[in-house]
Amino acid sequence: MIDAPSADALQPAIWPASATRVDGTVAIGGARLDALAAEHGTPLMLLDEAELRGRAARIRAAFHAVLDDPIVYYASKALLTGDVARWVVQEGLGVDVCSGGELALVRAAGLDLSLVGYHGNNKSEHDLRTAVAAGVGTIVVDSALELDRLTRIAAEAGVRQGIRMRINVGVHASTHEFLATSHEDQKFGVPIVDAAALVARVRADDVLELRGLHTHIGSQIFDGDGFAAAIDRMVALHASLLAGGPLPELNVGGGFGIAYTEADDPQPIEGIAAAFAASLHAACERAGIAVPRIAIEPGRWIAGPAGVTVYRVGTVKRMELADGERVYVSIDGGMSDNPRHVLYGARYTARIASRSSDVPGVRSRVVGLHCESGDIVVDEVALPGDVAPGDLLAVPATGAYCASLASTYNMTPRPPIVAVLDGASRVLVRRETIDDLLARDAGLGGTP
Ligand SMILES: Cc1ncc(COP(=O)(O)O)c(C=O)c1O
Ligand SMILES: N[C@@H](CCCC[NH3+])C(=O)O
Repeated sequence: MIDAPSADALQPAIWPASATRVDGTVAIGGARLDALAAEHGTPLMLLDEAELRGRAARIRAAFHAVLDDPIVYYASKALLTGDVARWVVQEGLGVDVCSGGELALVRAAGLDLSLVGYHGNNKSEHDLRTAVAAGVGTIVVDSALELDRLTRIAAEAGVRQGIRMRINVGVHASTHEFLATSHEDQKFGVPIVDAAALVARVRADDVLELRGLHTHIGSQIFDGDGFAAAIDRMVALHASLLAGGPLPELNVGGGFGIAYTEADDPQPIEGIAAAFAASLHAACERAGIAVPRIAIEPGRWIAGPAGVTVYRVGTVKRMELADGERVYVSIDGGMSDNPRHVLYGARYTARIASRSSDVPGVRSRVVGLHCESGDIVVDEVALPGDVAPGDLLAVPATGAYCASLASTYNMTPRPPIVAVLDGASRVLVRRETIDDLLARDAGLGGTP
């Protein structure tokens, strides 16, 4: 038996602010999860609209309070639907995309493309042409080869294309290996030692407009030292390049961590913004330069805590293991809607959502329906000992990098994304159907 007193509680640091129990049933955004599951089915990805909008506004305000007119891009790889893209823009943010598909979505959503930053270490010729022709505000150049490609494409199109140059600053962010993006031995950006020569190449002709440098050290970062080190190195590089021409902006990426379980204790974003500003001002003073306009690109911090995934429990197995009892709770989703444990060993928590229970917590593992023993959504959580088939189980903090990383493994259709606000629900993305999946298969009469 573990963690008995909290097996039923909704920890405020992990759940959306609106989360509460109504007659024992969890409600999000004023809507009860039993009613939502009856209406929309399970698994169900819920998005608390007020939470997502509130977090977009809060992180923007936090950085605006300590810096002069910073640009805040929402990193849409975390979660992207037409409505989500419009919400963040309505809250005063730009949007960063990192593929032709994400760009197509924000275009279809009718966004002002001057607010869009376009990333990617292998943008295709077609995608670059599309972005230039569509008027994407900034393209983040990731390699020397891409610089040549984009210069040619922009010249042919007669467009003075805004760019940032992504720099690999060589900072080892303190996070999972696959979430760190700026140590020397990885694929993103141009090595810091090559930056001066490439910037000189941009400045040698008038085709591209160099808005500034960019770096992103990684994701789900709690320790501010990595950000401070990156700011130091980027400011030094920025200062050294000012002699050759203007460099109005500096983009320092995203990566701000959120709480997934009680073990996570992120600093309030206002404190992070203040530390950022302090590092920046100190670095600029040392370099003897004016503070450039800063851009940031948070994704997870905005979308993560706004999402809650609701599953139905199908099977429960109680096992006596050498180190005690473990209950395997099988749900009707799994690594196809949330592969983060499989990919990064990510930890989550879960609660019975359809009723409350004062039965003491037992060591439980929430597993999916897929044909993989690693198909774990929640590795370890204390669920009430009476957890049973038919219960609804809710997993919080699934707004970021779950729907966007979802797959159809084992021919499993992907869940819908449903927004909740003021007690009402609205489908943002409908549930995928088996027919959707079969329709692609030419051998079954699908469209080849
Ligand atoms: C270039 C870039 N910007 C921003 C982000 C967003 O990161 P996060 O969701 O951790 O804020 C990422 C993802 O790690 C990224 O690769
Ligand atoms: N997909 C990762 C973070 C994104 C990394 C992108 N640079 C996660 O789920 O944590």
